[in-house]
Amino acid sequence: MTDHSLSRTDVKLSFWHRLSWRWQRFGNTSSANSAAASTVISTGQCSTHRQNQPEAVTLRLHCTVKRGDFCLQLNDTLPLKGITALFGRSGCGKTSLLRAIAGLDRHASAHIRFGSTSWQQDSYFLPVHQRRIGMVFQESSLLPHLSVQQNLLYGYQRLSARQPISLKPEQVIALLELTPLLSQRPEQLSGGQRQRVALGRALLSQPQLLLLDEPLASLDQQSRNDILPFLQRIACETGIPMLLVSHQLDDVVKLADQLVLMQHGRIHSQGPLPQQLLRPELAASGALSLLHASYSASKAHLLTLSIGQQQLQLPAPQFTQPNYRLRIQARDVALSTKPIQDSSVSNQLTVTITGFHPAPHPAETLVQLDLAGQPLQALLTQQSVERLGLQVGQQVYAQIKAVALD
Ligand SMILES: Nc1ncnc2c1ncn2[C@@H]1O[C@H](COP(=O)(O)OP(=O)(O)OP(=O)(O)O)[C@@H](O)[C@H]1O
Repeated sequence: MTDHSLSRTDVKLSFWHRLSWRWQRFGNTSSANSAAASTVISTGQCSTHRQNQPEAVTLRLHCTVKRGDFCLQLNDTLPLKGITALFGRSGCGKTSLLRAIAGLDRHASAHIRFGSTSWQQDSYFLPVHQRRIGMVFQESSLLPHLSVQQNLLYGYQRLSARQPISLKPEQVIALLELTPLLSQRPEQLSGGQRQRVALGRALLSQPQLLLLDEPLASLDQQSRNDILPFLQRIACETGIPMLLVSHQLDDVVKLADQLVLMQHGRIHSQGPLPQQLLRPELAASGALSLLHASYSASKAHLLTLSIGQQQLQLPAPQFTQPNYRLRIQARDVALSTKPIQDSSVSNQLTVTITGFHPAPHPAETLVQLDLAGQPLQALLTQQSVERLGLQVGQQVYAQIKAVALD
């Protein structure tokens, strides 16, 4: 919770005394990769940067659909690579957009092109089963009378003989660790396990694109945390682009590479997640930043990470990896105009102020910062901004009090 009654700098000393590093890792990356690497095209340690993925595929959307007061109005090009999150308020049109892309709804005026293939234009309409899309919804909709294995193979066995197979059942079963579940029926599975099977079934349809409409929404927090590494793993290991609808900014920040913000039936903005997180529209969901850092050293239970020429230390996780995504809440960043020596906060990084945005609370301001080319934001009271005389272009020192690790 944000403490609105005190300025950030006024409370920073007490913060430092109860400094706590929060970190989470989603699954055991080493075992995750080793389980799948032998069978599925491996892109190596891409769980955080996914830099080895194929080039982005362009999804071109043009359509105007009216439904009572609601109008879905699109004239956009989405470069899809890795995980693209579709985020916006309830009723803004996320599901309508996904359904139009899939061809589940046929809108007369729509033009939809995926890469070089037209899916819809004028009177031409490619039906959903020919678009090579894998879909997973909030409810897994597995066939209840079939075992997990039969559910997985249901669509696979019905693929056309001309369909190129890039993902075989054994690869998908290894990727999603489904072996112990194969003989079970859907009703014997937890919600998270059902969604894993649904993901497996979608992958076995040999998709070029995965559309995921709130696949985690019906799961409790533990099940969500259990399934997140599998989504990361799919993005890593298969290179299939995913369009993911989620209401949870936290999930989006753990998973996504790109963020598409929707408002009132339109795509309001799109771009790489770290830059999109600076959008004032997202501040109400809890302003935070995503930093990419690389492994530097691990010693005495401390992990040292590099961001540009600067370093950051935190308690070492059980397994290390070359690259990390760091989630930093804006409220966990304090600023000073001079380096602070006598502090328990060891992570003090030099940053440059790039702008100021209003925060949801009128007494506070979001200070936008540049850290070695990466955006970072700090939530300060307006009073502190004025007291410190902060200005755009100024070099200041960011004391980072808590980091969550992916
Ligand atoms: N079949 C339909 N007929 C009429 N209106 C519809 C239909 N489907 C959706 N709508 C309306 O279209 C608007 C957008 O709905 P949509 O489900 O796409 O939003 P959403 O962003 O996915 O919402 P949520 O996050 O709550 O799932 C809403 O106002 C909804 O009431």
